[in-house]
Amino acid sequence: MSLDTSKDNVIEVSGLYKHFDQVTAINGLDFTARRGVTTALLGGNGAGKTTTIAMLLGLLLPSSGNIRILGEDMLKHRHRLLHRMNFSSPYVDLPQRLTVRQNLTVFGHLYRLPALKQRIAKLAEDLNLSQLLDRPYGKLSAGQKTRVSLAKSLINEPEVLLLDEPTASLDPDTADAIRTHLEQYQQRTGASILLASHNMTEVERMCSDVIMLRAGKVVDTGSPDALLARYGRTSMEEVFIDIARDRAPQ
Ligand SMILES: Nc1ncnc2c1ncn2[C@@H]1O[C@H](COP(=O)(O)OP(=O)(O)OP(=O)(O)O)[C@@H](O)[C@H]1O
Repeated sequence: MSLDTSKDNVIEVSGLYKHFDQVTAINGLDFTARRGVTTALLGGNGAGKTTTIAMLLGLLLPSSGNIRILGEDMLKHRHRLLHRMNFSSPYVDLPQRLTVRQNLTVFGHLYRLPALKQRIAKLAEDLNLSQLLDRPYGKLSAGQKTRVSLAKSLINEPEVLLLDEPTASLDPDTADAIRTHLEQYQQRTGASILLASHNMTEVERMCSDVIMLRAGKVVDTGSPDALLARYGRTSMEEVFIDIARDRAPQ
């Protein structure tokens, strides 16, 4: 009898391709991400992380291949699934002239959330945004915008959270507070997180599984501990460099 693993996997990607004119950004991608844990999506610049996340959200259409999220076909049931998902990305800006509160209110209405005022107040408190709520989003610093983007990504209490470099522009103290908040959110809700990051300390701290991409394909996977053992290294930074440079495990 074969085991049915689909219930444990929150994201299932198979045979995925994305071509932009002459560029093949995603070149036959297959991976799964487990429910209730944080999975790192790693790779050097241009490896295909952002393109993958955009396809998982239905913001970009694949050239071919399949994406299943929470057991459903993303391409067929995008609208139903998007209510159960959210994302944060430095590449997607929010309306500049609206205040932080107005921005979060617009997103809250999109998800038809009840008790939105209280929800925004709680998120602002958790993410240290209370002082910024009535300032225009466009006038905030890069790190402040990142925190607003994270608040937006949590507003509907998503079951699946896609985070593209969530702490890239944050100072070490704020980044640590954000990681703690995400860990607590995951413990409270059982959410699954896919995290694209260049910060290997963050990966070691937060991720149970790692998917390593190069040129739009998976080149290695495993838990951080398994990868450290396989490559004979003491840090994920060293493992990352080995894989990115196509060095075989020692
Ligand atoms: N709209 C586009 N048109 C043409 N090529 C694109 C487009 N978007 C991405 N690409 C190309 O696809 C490849 C993957 O890019 P992607 O942004 O997904 O990489 P990434 O892993 O997120 O990189 P980084 O770590 O630099 O953010 C790159 O070669 C990039 O130049």
